[in-house]
Amino acid sequence: MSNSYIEVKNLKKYFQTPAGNLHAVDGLDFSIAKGKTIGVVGESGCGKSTTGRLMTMLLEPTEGEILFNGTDVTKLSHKGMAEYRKKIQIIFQDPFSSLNPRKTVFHSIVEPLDIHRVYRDKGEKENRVYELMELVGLSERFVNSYPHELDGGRRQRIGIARALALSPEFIVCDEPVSALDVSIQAQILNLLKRLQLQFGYTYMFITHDLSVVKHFTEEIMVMYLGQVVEKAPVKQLFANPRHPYTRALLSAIPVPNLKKKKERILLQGEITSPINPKNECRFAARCSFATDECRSSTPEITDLGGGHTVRCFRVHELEEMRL
Ligand SMILES: Nc1ncnc2c1ncn2[C@@H]1O[C@H](COP(=O)(O)OP(=O)(O)OP(=O)(O)O)[C@@H](O)[C@H]1O
Repeated sequence: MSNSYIEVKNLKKYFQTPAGNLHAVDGLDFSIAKGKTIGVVGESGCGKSTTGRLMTMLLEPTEGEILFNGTDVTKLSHKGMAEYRKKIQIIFQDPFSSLNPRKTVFHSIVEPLDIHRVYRDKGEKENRVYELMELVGLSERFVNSYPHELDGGRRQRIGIARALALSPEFIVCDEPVSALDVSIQAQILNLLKRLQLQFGYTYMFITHDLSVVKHFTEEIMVMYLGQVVEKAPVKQLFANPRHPYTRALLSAIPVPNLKKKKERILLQGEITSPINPKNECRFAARCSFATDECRSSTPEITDLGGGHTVRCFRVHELEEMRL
């Protein structure tokens, strides 16, 4: 038995649509060590948010296991699920739409404490709200403010305070800085990092932007149409990306002060439909290296060692050719 803190096996989520089964998440396998972060990266529609929602059991998987400290949380009883829900939290991209516009900062932060009846003593509960505000760097003077009176960074701090209220262990951060100005993005990332060091949180960090996670995660998994196409320790992924899709994503990141201009790989071709996908590499339609084999069977995962895995038929060949 593995001693990973979180272990996900063959996780799938299919949505039934009038046109057929939409394979939003299609067989994910990964683990996360306690106190570490896994980054989940990919374009819109690749299944990142669905993965985050499955981890928090806001969505029920079609198939697969999510082991949390060895317990499969997809099979928990009602009571067990209530306990699990306290240990896991989610921070959303747009705090404006996830916060109730009619609730003050105080009432937004106190809500999870009230729902789970954490405090009987009113004074203790109020102290906890002020403590949470301090932890996320939100001045006490905003306690009676409404979301529309605050800027995006402060609104996201309320979202973070709500997520911390029940002292969770695992937090899914779903594009937590994507809606924020670049200057504020760094402040929120630093805050999340500091909180992780202080409380030992384990994070899943979801983003469409690889540059955001470069200094934030230990490991990255790159998703394409519901599947992981590449997974590696972050340094390894940036230094030696092996899947053609990861290379294209990396080539889109601007590098300041680089003498030789980096060549941007533009992806051409239509994105394959996630509905009843054919037996083929899902990236084949946009891959300039695709062969008949890629268009007629699904590649398995190749283990390159050192925690680096790639789903590509031609991974060794392309490396030899230095393509
Ligand atoms: N409730 C649903 N019913 C049907 N299809 C859904 C549902 N939720 C998501 N999908 C589909 O599942 C696929 C994955 O969506 P998901 O939101 O997880 O992707 P994403 O990578 O997070 O994209 P984005 O960054 O745009 O949110 C998409 O094709 C989406 O249209």
